[in-house]
Amino acid sequence: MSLLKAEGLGIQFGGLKAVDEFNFEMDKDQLYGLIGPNGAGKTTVFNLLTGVYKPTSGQILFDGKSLLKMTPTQITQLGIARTFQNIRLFKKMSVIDNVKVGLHHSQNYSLLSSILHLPSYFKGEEAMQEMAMSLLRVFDLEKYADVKAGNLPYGKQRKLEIARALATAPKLLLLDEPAAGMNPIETEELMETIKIVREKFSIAILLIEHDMKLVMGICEKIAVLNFGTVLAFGTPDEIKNNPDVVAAYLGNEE
Ligand SMILES: Nc1ncnc2c1ncn2[C@@H]1O[C@H](COP(=O)(O)OP(=O)(O)OP(=O)(O)O)[C@@H](O)[C@H]1O
Repeated sequence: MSLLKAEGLGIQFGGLKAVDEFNFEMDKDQLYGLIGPNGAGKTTVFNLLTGVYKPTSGQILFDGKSLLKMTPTQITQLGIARTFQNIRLFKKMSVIDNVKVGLHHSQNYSLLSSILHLPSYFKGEEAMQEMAMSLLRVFDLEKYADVKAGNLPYGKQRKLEIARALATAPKLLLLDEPAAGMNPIETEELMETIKIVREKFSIAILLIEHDMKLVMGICEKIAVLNFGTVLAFGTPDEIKNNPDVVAAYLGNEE
């Protein structure tokens, strides 16, 4: 059984079919990319998968369960976490408190504890503090624990968003343009971080990204979206050499 399966998924805004007959499947532990020209429908797919939008057609199964009637909170609790294209941290709260907000939404402390190798004698607030610090350590952010999130440099805010998403102990992590606004060095670092996260947490990751070097460098398979529908699906090499994909991008002057 696939971890995630979208069948004939569609949503319409007025006359615009933002996502149309979207079919997609991924298994546990896979790292896939979702790319496509501006306005192709990528973020809308994330909004459908996380219950922010309700589809006008189709089905979404996660771990065999339909997500259609679930609220975004229920979907998070079932195991899908995300980050946003425009960073959405609690900017006036400290870095560590941002992670704790994620932990409060987690139904799976024991799983997270064992992933982070925390001793079982930590309880309550102490356990929460240790878990949050361990997550910050994964992203090299522990020294910023007490800094206001809004005062972190941009690249580190992006990392903090991923740390907060991981605090919910997801099975699937959706990253919406994590490298947006990063310089090449930060992007390189982010690539390494994503690889570490995937191995350490054994989760599936679906990544929307315009930075082709990042997508091609880390994704096993890539789905290309154009006008809301999957134009191509394959390995980075297959996608690079697909004439339809090249035409879709050139048509949009990207
Ligand atoms: N809530 C909404 N109401 C009306 N139209 C919407 C809404 N959300 C998205 N759209 C439209 O749906 C289309 C797909 O948008 P979406 O943001 O999913 O594209 P995208 O592939 O993520 O683009 P980008 O790479 O620029 O972020 C666009 O034409 C967009 O204007």
